[in-house]
Amino acid sequence: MASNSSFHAPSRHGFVRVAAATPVVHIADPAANAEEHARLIRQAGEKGVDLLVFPELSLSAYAIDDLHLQAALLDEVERQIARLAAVADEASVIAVIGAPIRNGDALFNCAVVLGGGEVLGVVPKTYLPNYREYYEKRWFAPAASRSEDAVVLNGERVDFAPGLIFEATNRPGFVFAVEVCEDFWAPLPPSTRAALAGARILCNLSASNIVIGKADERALLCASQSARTLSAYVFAASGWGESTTDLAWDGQATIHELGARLAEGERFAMHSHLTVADVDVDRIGLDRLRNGTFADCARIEGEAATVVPFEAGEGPADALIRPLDRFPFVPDDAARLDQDCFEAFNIQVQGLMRRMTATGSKTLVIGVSGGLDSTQALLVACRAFDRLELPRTGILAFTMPGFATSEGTKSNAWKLMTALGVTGAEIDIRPAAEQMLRDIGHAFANGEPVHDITFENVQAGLRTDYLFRLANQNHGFVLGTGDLSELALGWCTYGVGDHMSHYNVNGGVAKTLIQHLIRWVAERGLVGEAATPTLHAILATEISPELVPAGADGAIQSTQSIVGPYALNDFFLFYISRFGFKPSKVAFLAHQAWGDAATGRWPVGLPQGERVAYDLPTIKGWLRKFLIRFFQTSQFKRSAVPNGPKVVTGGSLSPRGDWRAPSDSSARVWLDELDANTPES
Ligand SMILES: Nc1ncnc2c1ncn2[C@@H]1O[C@H](COP(=O)(O)OP(=O)(O)OC[C@H]2O[C@@H]([n+]3cccc(C(=O)O)c3)[C@H](O)[C@@H]2O)[C@@H](O)[C@H]1O
Ligand SMILES: Nc1ncnc2c1ncn2[C@@H]1O[C@H](COP(=O)(O)OP(=O)(O)OP(=O)(O)O)[C@@H](O)[C@H]1O
Ligand SMILES: NC(=O)CC[C@H](N)C(=O)O
Repeated sequence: MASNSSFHAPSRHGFVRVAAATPVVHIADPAANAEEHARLIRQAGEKGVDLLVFPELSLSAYAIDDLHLQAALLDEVERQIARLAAVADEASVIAVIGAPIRNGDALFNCAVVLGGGEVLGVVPKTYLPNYREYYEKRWFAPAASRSEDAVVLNGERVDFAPGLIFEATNRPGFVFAVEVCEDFWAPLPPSTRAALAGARILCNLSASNIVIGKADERALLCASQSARTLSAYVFAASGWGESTTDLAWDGQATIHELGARLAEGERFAMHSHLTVADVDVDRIGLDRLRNGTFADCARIEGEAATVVPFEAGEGPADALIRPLDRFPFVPDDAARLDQDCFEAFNIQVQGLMRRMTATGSKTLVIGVSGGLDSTQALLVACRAFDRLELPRTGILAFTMPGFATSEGTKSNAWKLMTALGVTGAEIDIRPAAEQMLRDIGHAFANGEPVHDITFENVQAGLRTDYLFRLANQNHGFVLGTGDLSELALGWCTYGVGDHMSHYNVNGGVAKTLIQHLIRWVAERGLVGEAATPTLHAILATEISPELVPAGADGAIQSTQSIVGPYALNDFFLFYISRFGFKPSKVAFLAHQAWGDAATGRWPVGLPQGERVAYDLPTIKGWLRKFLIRFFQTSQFKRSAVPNGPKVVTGGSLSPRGDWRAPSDSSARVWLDELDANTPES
């Protein structure tokens, strides 16, 4: 079968749809259990599921003690396996079911992998729990005691070994392995080696009885195993119907990827159900590629594994099923956003405090425009001075109106400086700018309305010039304000301009996070209450460099109408710099996240007016511009940035940090990929 060819199909972009099944259990009744299995397999097929994982011993039930040794039961299990292989094939699903399987003179607790109408392989459990409430060694033999790596099932000889790797021949990266319950409680789970051998999705068939606190323990193991092995982890535990003779069962079902939970099923349910999520096997592959430790570990600890090829179905063609933040730097979960703001602000403050103590500085110099970035840098400075027990009067804040500075931003700058108790001053840069424009023979000096790049940069440059000389004069250093998003776009004036400072606390913070940080600091009164109304006024001001005067219609120079919405630019930046995704995949994800304003969650506090939608042509258009700016025209600015701390996981763009690139490269390969693989609508 060919891969799904539509741009809008998740499978086209490296997603594999996986599901954990929670069937109602029928004790020691394989035919009834197979009936539940068949229903869930068909349901999964209708939902476009590629890989479906059932609980441990799902065909027989788990807690049946000595009934595992009854020949009638074991024969029936084998017959039902053949039946379910046909059902899975019709549904175009790879189903992994749990079954007791005889091999030689021993019984094994196994995962049986069904695909293409046959048994693809059988994986026996490696670690059999035989402590506390578990007695598995009374019935089962561990994987290591098998006499050969094959078993005959319904007359067919199939692979029989722990650590089998199942690899789709037609869907790159769809590679999985399975282990059984206790296996991942071992210090070295078999799935660790399977991941090192190439498996990107790890499945656990479990019958883990529930006691207080155990659900958290299992979730912790799933999260940590997926984080440590750079993989996805699908966990399916037995639920309603298992024997409660001595134990109880909650049917926990979770899907994790790279440490994060993608989906969680209903626990203690009394009906059969599926927990579904789209796993990004492409992202897993790219993360392993960047993280050399994974490959190093595979070389040291890896073992040769048997690879079982299979042909997968076409995969999901409908909307993506996984959590997707519209703002990768601003979580839509309120508690997480709070935590992120706490960490970001403290990282910024800590960076600055260390530099102040290292240089013995008692003064800082900063240009305050009344815009977001300089406000955030000023808040960081206040907090750093408070924590170092230095008087805030040592913060020398200058507002420097130019040809396009509005009354609103200037007045906000003054209110802010006053409310924060820093030393405020004003320097009108216009006379010096006129002089410079005259000296270089610029038409503006003759009264012509020429507002070109030179006109803009003369102002940005003079402000920087003043700040640096004021720093010399006052024995302090210049605090930078430019943010991560501006660095990505090259939206700053190079060298003698806002690009340069002695230390920049904002260089690691994306613009979309800065507004939340300002709100967070204001709400907590971290720099005092007096500034709160002004902070809210600044948050409500449109983002503008204010370098070009407003037009005759009064329209101000709007940054986002020139470079594109920061919401989209930050989305592009995160996926391109953190994971190296192809532009067409970034466009697909942006469309999934931003295509419909009515669906999904928004970050707490985001103004109603910013809760908008973007269609695919708009996304593609701005992505094109982003690719040109990011890959072709702005790297030379990033190659020479001031010092400052890395803040977000999406990367710092410092050449000494997370992003190294040539300053003279071309964006062609990214533009071609975008155009070749992204439709206009
Ligand atoms: N690869 C490369 N290696 C070495 N030099 C390179 C280069 N590419 C261009 N250049 C040179 O660099 C110069 C262009 O860079 P640059 O002087 O920075 O100027 P440029 O990037 O053309 O303009 C600065 C832009 O940033 C905006 N801005 C400025 C200040 C603040 C804000 C804000 O809102 O935050 C926005 C402003 O509106 C303007 O659009 C040219 O002289 C060009 O020849
Ligand atoms: N009128 C001004 N007075 C003093 N400093 C200024 C002024 N305009 C710009 N600057 C300095 O140049 C930096 C870059 O200007 P820019 O307009 O990009 O930043 P901003 O206004 O702080 O934030 P944002 O870009 O989010 O609006 C400012 O952060 C500030 O340090
Ligand atoms: N079935 C099993 O392997 C259960 C053992 C597992 N350690 C548990 O606590 O649930």
